[in-house]
Amino acid sequence: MKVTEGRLAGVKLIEPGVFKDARGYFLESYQAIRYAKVGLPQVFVQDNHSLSKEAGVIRGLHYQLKPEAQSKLVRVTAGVIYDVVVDIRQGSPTYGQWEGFELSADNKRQLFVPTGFAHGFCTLVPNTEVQYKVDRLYSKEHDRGILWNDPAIGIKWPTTQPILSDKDAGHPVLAKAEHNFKY
Ligand SMILES: Cc1cn([C@H]2C[C@H](O)[C@@H](COP(=O)(O)OP(=O)(O)O[C@H]3O[C@H](C)C(=O)[C@H](O)[C@H]3O)O2)c(=O)[nH]c1=O
Repeated sequence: MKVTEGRLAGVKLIEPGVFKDARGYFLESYQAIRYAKVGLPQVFVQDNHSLSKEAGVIRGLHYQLKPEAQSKLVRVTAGVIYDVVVDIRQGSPTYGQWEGFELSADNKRQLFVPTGFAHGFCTLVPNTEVQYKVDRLYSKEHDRGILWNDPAIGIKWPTTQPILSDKDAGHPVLAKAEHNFKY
């Protein structure tokens, strides 16, 4: 397993070991002891799975307020995404900064998104499936969003005309977003 630290403190890109043979491959997509040793001691309590039928779907930018703030372990099991995190930890030296990673079923990369980050992705091919573990249960009441194209963040998405949910089209910009992450 290879772990690369993100530019934004706490974000990790994980490349699991892959066992290939004539049949195909096998990998352990999560293993509590191994992942704790590389800085993921979280007890994940929920697995999520989304399918996006078209390329150019953007889901995000989402996070949950404390005390239901989630850390996430994201991977792609079909297709390709451009996966983005935004530092929203008040007082962080990289507050409001973003970082993007290409995750795909082929590269088998996983992204660890700590609490204190908004998360979103853009699909790059049709029928992309994203699966991710979270360490706090979904809480609609604590679910918050930031506008995907907030000019103050300036994310360079692969598309300027994404397919969005009505919810994602109406999020506030970071300056107005309600969050309470004390860095
Ligand atoms: C997140 C979530 C949603 N839902 C229900 C609520 C809605 O009725 C429906 C679709 O939810 P939403 O439009 O928020 O789904 P996404 O846009 O894929 O949201 C996700 O997108 C970005 C990439 C994230 O990082 C978040 O984990 C998550 O918010 O599923 C649940 O029942 N449980 C859940 O954990």
